[in-house]
Amino acid sequence: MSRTLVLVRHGQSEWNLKNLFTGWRDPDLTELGVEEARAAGRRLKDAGLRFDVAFTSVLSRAQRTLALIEGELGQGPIETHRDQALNERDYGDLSGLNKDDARAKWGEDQVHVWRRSYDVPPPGGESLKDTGARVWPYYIHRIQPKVLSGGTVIVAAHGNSLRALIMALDGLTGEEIVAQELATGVPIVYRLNADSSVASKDVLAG
Ligand SMILES: O=C(O)[C@@H](CO)OP(=O)(O)O
Repeated sequence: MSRTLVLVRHGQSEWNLKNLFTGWRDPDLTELGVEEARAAGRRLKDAGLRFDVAFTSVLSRAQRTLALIEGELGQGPIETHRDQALNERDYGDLSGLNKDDARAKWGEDQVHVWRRSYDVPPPGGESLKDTGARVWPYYIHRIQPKVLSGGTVIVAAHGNSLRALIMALDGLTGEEIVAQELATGVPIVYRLNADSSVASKDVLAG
């Protein structure tokens, strides 16, 4: 019984590089992002993982990251489900704005609250709690059953949609999740117990 769940944030995107709020906007990966995704694939292959099923968002940066990982694994095409439930948190009116410009306009503290608090949404967008309210049911109904039936599953998604998932998997509070940052292209390998609790968690850093 594998019961393995791998979470990976997409490689660096053009808008990560430009320091822009991205949310549901759809920039491509940078060259570095492509390399990060390939390196993630190599680490997963070196860890001996072969995947039964993959889940990703409807955004290009996550889908391309998954495709690049698939290329490195060399196991052939993985059955893939794409759903907007796994999209990045919707940044609303902040989408497309430069993060430093936003700090200059609204102040460091306010921007930090919008970026990392649990339940304060940015103007016109989603809080992490709102994001979790779509990510978690999708995990419970679509992803978790594949893991618990003994599968090896990969989820290629986004900083905040994965933070919402990690919050639930690791049993973190709204205060504890504030400090959690996810690096681009670094796979996190969870092994689950039969009762769906977490047996182990390993970060495959370079
Ligand atoms: O802009 C975004 O969509 C996210 C991820 O890049 O940014 P942040 O880390 O500020 O939540």
